[in-house]
Amino acid sequence: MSLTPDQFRKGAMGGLVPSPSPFLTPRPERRRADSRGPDWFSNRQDRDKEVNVQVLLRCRPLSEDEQKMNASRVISCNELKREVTVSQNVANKQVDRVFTFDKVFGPKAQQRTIYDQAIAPIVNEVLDGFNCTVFAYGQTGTGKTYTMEGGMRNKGGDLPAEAGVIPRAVRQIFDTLEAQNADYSMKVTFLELYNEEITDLLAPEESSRYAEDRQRKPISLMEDGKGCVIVRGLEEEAVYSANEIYTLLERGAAKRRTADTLLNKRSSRSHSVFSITVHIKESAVGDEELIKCGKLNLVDLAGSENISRSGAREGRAREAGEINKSLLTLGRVISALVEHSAHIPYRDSKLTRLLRDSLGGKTKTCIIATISPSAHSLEETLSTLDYAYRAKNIKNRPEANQKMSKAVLLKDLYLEIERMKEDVRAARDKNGVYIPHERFVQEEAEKKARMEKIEQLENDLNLSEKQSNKYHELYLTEQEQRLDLESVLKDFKVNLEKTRTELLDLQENHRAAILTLKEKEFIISKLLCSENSLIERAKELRSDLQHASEDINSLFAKLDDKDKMEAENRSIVLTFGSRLDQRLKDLHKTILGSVSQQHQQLRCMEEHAHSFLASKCDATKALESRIKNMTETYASGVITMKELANKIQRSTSSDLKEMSFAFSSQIEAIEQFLVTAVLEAKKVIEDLQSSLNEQKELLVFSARQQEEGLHRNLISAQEISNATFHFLTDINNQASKFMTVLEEMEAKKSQQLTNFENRFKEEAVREEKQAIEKIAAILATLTSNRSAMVSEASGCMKDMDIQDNRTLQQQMSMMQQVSADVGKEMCKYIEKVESHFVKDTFSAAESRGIMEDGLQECSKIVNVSRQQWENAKTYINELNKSSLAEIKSTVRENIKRNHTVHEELLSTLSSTGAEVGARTEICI
Ligand SMILES: Nc1ncnc2c1ncn2[C@@H]1O[C@H](COP(=O)(O)OP(=O)(O)OP(=O)(O)O)[C@@H](O)[C@H]1O
Repeated sequence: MSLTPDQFRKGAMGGLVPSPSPFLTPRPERRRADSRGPDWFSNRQDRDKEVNVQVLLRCRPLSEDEQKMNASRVISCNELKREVTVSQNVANKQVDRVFTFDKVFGPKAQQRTIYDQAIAPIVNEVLDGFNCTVFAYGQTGTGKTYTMEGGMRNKGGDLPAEAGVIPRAVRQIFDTLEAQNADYSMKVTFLELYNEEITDLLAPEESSRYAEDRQRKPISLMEDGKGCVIVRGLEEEAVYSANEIYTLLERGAAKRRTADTLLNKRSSRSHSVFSITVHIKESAVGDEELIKCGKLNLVDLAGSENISRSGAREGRAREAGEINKSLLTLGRVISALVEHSAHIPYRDSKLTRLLRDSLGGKTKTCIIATISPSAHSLEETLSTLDYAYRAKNIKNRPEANQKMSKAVLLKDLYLEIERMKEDVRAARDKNGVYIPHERFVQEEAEKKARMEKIEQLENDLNLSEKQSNKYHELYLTEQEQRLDLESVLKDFKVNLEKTRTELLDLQENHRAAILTLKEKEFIISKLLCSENSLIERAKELRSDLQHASEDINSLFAKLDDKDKMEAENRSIVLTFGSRLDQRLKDLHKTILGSVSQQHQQLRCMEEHAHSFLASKCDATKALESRIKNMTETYASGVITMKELANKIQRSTSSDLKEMSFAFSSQIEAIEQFLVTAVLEAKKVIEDLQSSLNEQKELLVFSARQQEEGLHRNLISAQEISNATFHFLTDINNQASKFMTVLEEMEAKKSQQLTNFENRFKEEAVREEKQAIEKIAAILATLTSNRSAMVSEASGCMKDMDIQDNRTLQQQMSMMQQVSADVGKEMCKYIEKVESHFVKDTFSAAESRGIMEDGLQECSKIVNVSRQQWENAKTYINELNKSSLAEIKSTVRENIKRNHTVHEELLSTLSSTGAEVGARTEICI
């Protein structure tokens, strides 16, 4: 007998659990008792086989929006290597994370390729009597619905290129069964899980009665006590062709709750489970005909999403929260399965209850993880990849459903048909809810028994409730303990992780230590060489030190040069002093010369004045002698005249008396004039003498002053030369001190160097010995000691250098100070000399001015005296002229008078008259 689709009717129960019969859902225990087929042994064998959940990864192309936003790609897929690489930018560094999956499909992968490569084998397993689940997991908008559903069908009934897993699986099942010409039946269920509520997507909507029924009897999940979950109240739609399934799918898909989010214009807000159950009659083995049953669950999960990024608000946010909650539970279930936890939290959400058999159960499971290549979704992509990567480690133990014998199946069916027929008959006869008497009695008895059972059950229930309360409390305490234990476990895990990392560190350290040991061994081998090289280095250092000492010598040489320079400077100072002395001497000489010159000049002047005075005296004497001669002549003339007068006295006594009176008055006037002239001349000479004396005194005074100035200059020059001498001796002392310091330094340095060398050698020998005993430890100490020693020695040397530098600087600054002091003293001395010189020059100029004034005074006096002499001369001349004129007039008058007298006395006075005339002419 073959089973045709006509023999199926809609069932009242469905779910993801194996539901082997479309006619009567047989209780598993009943089946086990009655229908254990020949595959049982093989199933036992299957049970022991553990199969990992297969995980595929699909990366969709960049969406239009992402392309518009110029989103960069961070995902690259290597389908051959089955690798997905995520390129991240961490701290400006590109970090690549690589994930490996069972299969990887890049953005260019076609729906058909994915199906053929990954899903078709699973569908074949279903047709072999296995329960299989394919579910799509991923961030919202990454192509879960596209992968699972895609396009359903073309107008002609063909599958379009974008047809997803569900339509292709349906087509494959039908095509395979038809190709095998198999007897089969097929039924489908389509449910939606939204906010933890299950909705039947295939339930007809038009009937209000059904709607009410649905309201009255909400679809619930039930455990069958064997770990399987039954979805109670779910419509099982028998299908006979692929197109029928497509129609149902379209109807169901249209009912699914979708919404427009920022990430997907038609985002599925619920999880959907589409199940196909196939019963296939197997070719008879002996007399018995067997039916095998396979079930394919196709799950399209709602998108895991970042609520803020998807733009979910209020209701949508709650919705997203619920979605994420159920996905979180799914994640926890996966983690628990991977970690082989004792407790798997299936019961925490309806999604995990529904998928219970697919995760860690007897179902063959395939997860399709979908991701976006865009950098904007990087965080969610990484989470999906982690999630999927973990899911790879879930192990299922797929078991083929037990085949039912046709006889058992038929018996069940007949009984069911009979029951139904009776129902129909009773309904037709009594026009109400009537049932046959036997059945009524039977049912009453059953009812009574049931009531009793119910009572008993109620009692049991009460007891159980009490017990359950107890157990609940216990459970709660257990939970608490579990939580505590979990936290402890977490701590342990953390500790374990720490210990692991420490272990890793230790291993790393161990490895490093081995490496270092090797390195150290190598170093030891090298150490000898390095010691030699160190000795070489020491030698080099020594040579360096020698160089340094040479440098110091050159420094000394420089110091010698400096000394020489100082000596030169000293000699220069000395020559300068001597020159200064010379100059001062020259100055002194010049001043002395000028003084002597002045003296000479004065002497000349004196001589001139003397000679002038002498000549004047001579002239005066000559004048006096002339006057005397004249006087004598006059006296002789007077005598002659007296004689004449005596002779002519008688005749000219009155005239003669007048003449003698005039002459005597003239003589008196001349005498008086001469007396005054002599007095004046004497006065002038006295004045000249006094002025000359004054000049002399002045010259003596100025000479004395100049002498004093020069003496002072001499003393200060001596002081300066003394100071310079002291300064140079100071410098000499400083230099000798400095030389002794340098010698000491050199001695110290050489001492230190030898000490260091000795210590170094000793240390090297000692360490070499120790190094052989304790290589690793000593190496460390050796290195530190050496570095410390070297740093100490270098520090010492540096300190010494610093000290030396400081002393040098001090010496230099002292020398600079001394030279600055000397320079100041020199400046002072030069200022002093300059001031003295200026003073001397001023005093010399002053004395010269005084002398010039004196000389001018002298010349004035001489001029005055010359004037006086001129005056005297003119006065004498005038006097002479007047006296001559008077005398002439007197003479003429006398001649006139005497003419008469002459005539009278002509004869008498002819001889005397000639004489008087001659003498008068001589006098004139
Ligand atoms: N591989 C692909 N090739 C071409 N288009 C794709 C692909 N994957 C997804 N898409 C497109 O991306 C959009 C979103 O895809 P889909 O609705 O399947 O995402 P989803 O993961 O189901 O999202 P949600 O979780 O919000 O329901 C759709 O327009 C779909 O056509």
